[in-house]
Amino acid sequence: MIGLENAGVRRGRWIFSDVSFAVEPGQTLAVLGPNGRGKTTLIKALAGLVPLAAGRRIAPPLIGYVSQAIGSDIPYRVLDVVVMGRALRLGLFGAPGAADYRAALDALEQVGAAQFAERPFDRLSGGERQIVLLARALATGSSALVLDEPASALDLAYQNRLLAVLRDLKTAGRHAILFSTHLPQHALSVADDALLMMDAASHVVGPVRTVLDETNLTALYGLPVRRLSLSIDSGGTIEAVVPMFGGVYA
Ligand SMILES: Nc1ncnc2c1ncn2[C@@H]1O[C@H](COP(=O)(O)OP(=O)(O)OP(=O)(O)O)[C@@H](O)[C@H]1O
Repeated sequence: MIGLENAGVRRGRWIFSDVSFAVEPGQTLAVLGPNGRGKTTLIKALAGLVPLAAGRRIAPPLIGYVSQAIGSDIPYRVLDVVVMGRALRLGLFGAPGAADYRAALDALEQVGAAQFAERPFDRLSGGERQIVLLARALATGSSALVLDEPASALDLAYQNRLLAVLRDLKTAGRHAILFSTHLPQHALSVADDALLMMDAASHVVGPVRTVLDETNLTALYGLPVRRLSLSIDSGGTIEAVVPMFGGVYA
């Protein structure tokens, strides 16, 4: 399980306070909020990289973490970047063995990026790097995945791949997953719950379909947002989140 209990982080001022949630294995929580609201800070606090000024963090010793930073000037082979996810299992002086490389390759296959295995990481595009770093997080074998805007550089096909990977992991039921996103559709597509960071002192957490309503989305982003449920000919419904840009819903 991963979570926070009455947690807060201060950086001169409170970035967030009194945040509580718990994500069990098999569950996914999406974190949403405008730029600068504290999503990365919260994720880093959950990953143990930023100290809490209040409350407590609940997390296993090893977390599969993908940061927002996807740049690298180091010409490592992609497979070696992914195998670095095994590092904490290997200890200080351990070298990766065949089983670790197998796990790294499996993770690359799982995210649809095995074709990059032999390429230098620094020559991949931003989106290709982002999907490789997801593979590195998976290769840790951790039961907790904490992903900071994992889709920010992905095209529609890779977004679909990412969401499919998250859905498969959820079905398998072994991972507690938390990801931040600026795309409410991604939250609706794969998350069970959502945490909306409204401002430093208030947040909303609950079932994704309940909390991502028009009132909350409009308050969160400070512009009108419609949430539409459209029936489609082939059966089922489409859940659409439609913001108003320049006076027009688009
Ligand atoms: N190391 C730091 N020292 C002081 N303030 C910081 C530091 N890192 C971030 N902040 C501030 O904390 C606030 C939250 O930043 P954070 O990166 O968590 O936001 P975010 O919601 O992830 O934003 P975005 O959607 O733009 O990535 C911002 O006001 C930012 O300027």
